[in-house]
Amino acid sequence: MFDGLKDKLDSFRSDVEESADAEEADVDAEAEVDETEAEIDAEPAEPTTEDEAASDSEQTSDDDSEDSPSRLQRAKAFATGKVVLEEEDLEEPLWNLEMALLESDVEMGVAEAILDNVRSNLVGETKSQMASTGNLVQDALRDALVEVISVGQFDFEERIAEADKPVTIVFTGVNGVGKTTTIAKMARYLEERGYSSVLANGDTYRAGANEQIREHAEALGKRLIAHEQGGDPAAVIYDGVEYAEANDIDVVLGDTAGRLHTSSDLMAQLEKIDRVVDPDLTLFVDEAVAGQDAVERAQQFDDAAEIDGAVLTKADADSQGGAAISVAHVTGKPVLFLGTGQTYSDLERFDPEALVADLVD
Ligand SMILES: Nc1nc2c(ncn2[C@@H]2O[C@H](COP(=O)(O)OP(=O)(O)OP(=O)(O)O)[C@@H](O)[C@H]2O)c(=O)[nH]1
Repeated sequence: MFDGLKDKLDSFRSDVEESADAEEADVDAEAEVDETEAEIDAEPAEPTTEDEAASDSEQTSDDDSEDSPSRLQRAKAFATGKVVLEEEDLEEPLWNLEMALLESDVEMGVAEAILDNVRSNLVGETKSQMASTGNLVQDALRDALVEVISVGQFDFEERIAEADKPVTIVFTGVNGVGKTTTIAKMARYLEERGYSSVLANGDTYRAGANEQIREHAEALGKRLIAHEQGGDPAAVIYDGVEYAEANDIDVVLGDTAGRLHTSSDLMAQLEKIDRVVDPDLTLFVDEAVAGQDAVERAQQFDDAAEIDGAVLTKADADSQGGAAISVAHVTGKPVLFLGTGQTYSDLERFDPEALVADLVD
């Protein structure tokens, strides 16, 4: 998972290391020159009045160009065995990092936010000559990524535990991204945590949708509420809620039709579900492998029927990680789960810190 991105982040670390090593060598060389100059200055010689005037003016111009605050800061740091990372040392590595993030399908604004974070975490950072630049870069990258990825995170299990039962969760998103499979996985996930669930097929549009979800329901031993094709999706999910209330079921998992998000019909349906059922949670499902398309759709679905979070499927087949990195920052809503395979147990809680540790450590 996200191996391509991991490699690219690794390259950034070695880029900065190289750049910092070159800088260290420069500072070393400058220090030697300074020492030599000091020795020459110390040699006794009676200057003429003209020489004094000339050397005074040289001194002044040296002060202007060389003793700028950053130069002084670096010289001071060097004297204490430290080196300061400067913006110019990072310019090229940061440019490479930006390209790497964009190639990994990270959304442009998100890539910029990551760069800004990394830059402000690293510039002016003093590193002991003994400490590795790689560790500094690792820390800076880790903080920058976590800040971007963990936007809006909340404790999903706590939310389920605290909500009045039955809890209604509606799943939105386009066709074929793994929405129905995700609902089945969620039924299993909840069961493992002690919650019973009923499935409600609000996808009354697509022929074969009932059969598809019924197979999952039977395999999992769950009740399915379904109407005829062409029926009212809000009515199906409403029936699901009534069934849950009557049978003491904890969670209603409602599927919806996944026609194109541009269809005003679909949006009207989602609005009606919102009005009639008032779901506790609306989760947007898309494929991690869809990269920026998934990010764009998340935004569009959120605009049409506000989502509370996202599930990214097929993360097991995604080496780029662009959607996983970008969705939360762009929509302000957290990625809550990753689909990591085709079996019912392949649903993992999205854990920003663990994911980032996996990427940069
Ligand atoms: N590798 C992998 N495959 C997945 C994952 N989630 C779903 N799939 C597969 O993706 C395909 C589509 O999944 P569905 O659940 O049928 O997709 P859907 O969004 O419900 O599609 P519609 O029912 O047409 O809306 C199936 O073959 C699933 O097994 C995942 O996390 N990893």
